[in-house]
Amino acid sequence: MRHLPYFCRGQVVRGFGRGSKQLGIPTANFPEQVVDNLPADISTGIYYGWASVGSGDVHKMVVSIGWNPYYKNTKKSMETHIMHTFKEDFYGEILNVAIVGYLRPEKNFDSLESLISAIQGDIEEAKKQLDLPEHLKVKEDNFFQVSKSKIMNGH
Ligand SMILES: Cc1cc2nc3c(=O)[nH]c(=O)nc-3n(C[C@H](O)[C@H](O)[C@H](O)COP(=O)(O)O)c2cc1C
Ligand SMILES: Nc1ncnc2c1ncn2[C@@H]1O[C@H](COP(=O)(O)OP(=O)(O)O)[C@@H](O)[C@H]1O
Ligand SMILES: [Mg+2]
Repeated sequence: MRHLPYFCRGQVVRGFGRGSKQLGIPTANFPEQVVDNLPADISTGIYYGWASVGSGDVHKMVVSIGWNPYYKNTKKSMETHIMHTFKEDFYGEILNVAIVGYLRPEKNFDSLESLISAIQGDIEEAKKQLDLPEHLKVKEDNFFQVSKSKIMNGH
């Protein structure tokens, strides 16, 4: 993966409302434009990395890029699950994402239960990988510092 780490930000939009929240795994979806601008050699699949909302703290995350074969989406999506409990939804806010590693290709599953347990496995693996020094350092990247600085138009 020549393009990793890959940094991007975008506004959080509504997804298909398939109730990933009810499954306990909400995913913050990016607009089509952000998905269309991904480099051609970032293949579809499941990745892990770091994310922050607006100027908030940086947390571990997993991200799914592709067509969600279980649901047979016709539009490519990029959805981030952040390993943090937020007090409220953050639709419309800016999500900052640094993708640092690849986990697996997207798959179809026989049941919703097997999709859920695959995602839970991804989350556990991501948490472990992100503790490696080479990945921890990306958390401190200037990309996240810039998003913390106040927007100014003073003298
Ligand atoms: C870590 C992770 C792995 C995922 N893996 C798959 C997968 O292998 N196949 C699949 O069809 N969907 C996969 N998904 C996507 C879920 O199907 C998707 O999050 C769910 O459809 C919710 O979509 P919504 O945001 O439009 O409500 C994955 C999502 C996450 C966060
Ligand atoms: N830990 C979290 N990770 C991602 N999104 C979260 C999290 N906690 C709350 N949310 C909120 O939940 C929304 C996603 O829920 P989801 O059920 O996937 O709906 P949608 O189909 O609209 O994407 C996000 O846009 C965000 O506002
Ligand atoms: Mg979602």
